[in-house]
Amino acid sequence: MNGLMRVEGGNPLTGEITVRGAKNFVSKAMVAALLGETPSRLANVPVIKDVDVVADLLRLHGVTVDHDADAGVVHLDPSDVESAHVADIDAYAGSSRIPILFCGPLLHRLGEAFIPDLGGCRIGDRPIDFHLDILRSFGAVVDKGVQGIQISAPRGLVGTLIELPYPSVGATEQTLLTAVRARGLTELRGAATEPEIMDLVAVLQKMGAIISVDTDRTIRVEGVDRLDGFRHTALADRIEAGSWACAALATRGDVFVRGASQLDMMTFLNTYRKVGGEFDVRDEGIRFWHAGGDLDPIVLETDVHPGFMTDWQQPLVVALTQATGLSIVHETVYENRFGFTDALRGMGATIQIYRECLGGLSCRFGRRNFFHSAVVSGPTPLRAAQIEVPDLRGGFSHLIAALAAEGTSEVRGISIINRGYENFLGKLEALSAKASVGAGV
Ligand SMILES: CC(=O)N[C@H]1[C@@H](OP(=O)(O)OP(=O)(O)OC[C@H]2O[C@@H](n3ccc(=O)[nH]c3=O)[C@H](O)[C@@H]2O)O[C@H](CO)[C@@H](O)[C@@H]1O
Ligand SMILES: C=C(OP(=O)(O)O)C(=O)O
Repeated sequence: MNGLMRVEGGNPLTGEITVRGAKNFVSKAMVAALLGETPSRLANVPVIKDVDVVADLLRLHGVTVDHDADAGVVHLDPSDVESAHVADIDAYAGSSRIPILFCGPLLHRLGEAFIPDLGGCRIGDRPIDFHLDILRSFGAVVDKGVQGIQISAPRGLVGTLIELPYPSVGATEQTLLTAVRARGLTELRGAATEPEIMDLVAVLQKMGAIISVDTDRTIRVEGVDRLDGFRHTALADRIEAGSWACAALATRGDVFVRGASQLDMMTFLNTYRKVGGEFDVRDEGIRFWHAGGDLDPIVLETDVHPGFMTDWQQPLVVALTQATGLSIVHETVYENRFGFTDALRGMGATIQIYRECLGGLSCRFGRRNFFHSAVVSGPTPLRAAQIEVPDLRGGFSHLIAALAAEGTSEVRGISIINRGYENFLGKLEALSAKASVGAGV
């Protein structure tokens, strides 16, 4: 089911919604449970497609996974981890990026792992060269087949020195999940330090790992012989929280995001304030609203943490179409994350995309054939359109645009949004959005 949604726009989103645990942490913590000798319990787990995919993959490997969706609690018992049939794993090809992170834990438990073709958003080439180099560096043998990649560790895994060419989130997590049970010391230079990674470090420490994080992006791991299960509550999804905040701004609304956490969103909050969005941080969450009057344009560059997250970029661009003047957005994390602007242009937005690095320092994509900078000129009234959702954040951004536009839009392929936005239909309803779901192509 791809899903079709009719959205009658032009009404401010108002009310309260709740965000639960971060998509980009919960799935990794579930993989970490594979490393434990005893069961784990993870709380604040959202009902999203990526959690279901990881739960299914764990089950294929003999892990007992009980997910109480209402309570948001997952129990994972890895007592009987076993090799899964390649064909069964391959059925999940294209559904998520998480299978690559099963390698370290499976190599420790079983001596072998199989990676199907990865899924995730098509926002760039998204190679896995760092991951494979890391696994080789620990002593794994990587065989690329027609169906997928087979990995083995005939002599076990040994701690190593790794220097990342770019602070990749996934490659940092790959290193952590492999190093904790490798023999000896691992030093990772150029690590990513996103809050979701720090929460994974916290989980691994609870399991018995010894991990230190230095100020210069160096992470050191002392391998241990045994890890136990963990009990942990996932950090909130700062991408979902930021997305609803942008929806409030673009629709001139007022949304209280219960569960949103200031500490993980400081960079976003600074930007939100510069654009003219108002927010009020409370113990239980953050209220975001449009204060009336004009929004201000900005010059923005996405970056690794503590920079402005690439995953916030797409929803924010929709709000920037309503700011008065020229905004410049330089995407430095993914080379191809402005495809979603085609549909916005079709709705009346004035957005030009460029190959050059605009507005800041040159990045890895400069002087290459990647349209990775955007100039947004506003304010432009948005008009309803028929839209096909391209990817997770792009899809949510199209929904925001449809909510802000005059008239009734048809948004197709909305089921992709379930990958990272829990019960977004129910939340739209709670915010008095005029949206309904119909049969789609
Ligand atoms: C499931 C998950 O957590 N997804 C997040 C994770 O993705 P993911 O972990 O896939 O993103 P990375 O941080 O690894 O990617 C960053 C950059 O490094 C490049 N790269 C990465 C690995 C590699 O082997 N070779 C290589 O060249 C990528 O193409 C990209 O240009 O971090 C991204 C950056 O914050 C977020 O947008 C995603 O939402
Ligand atoms: C790019 C994203 O996710 P993934 O890495 O799962 O494709 C995202 O969450 O915006």
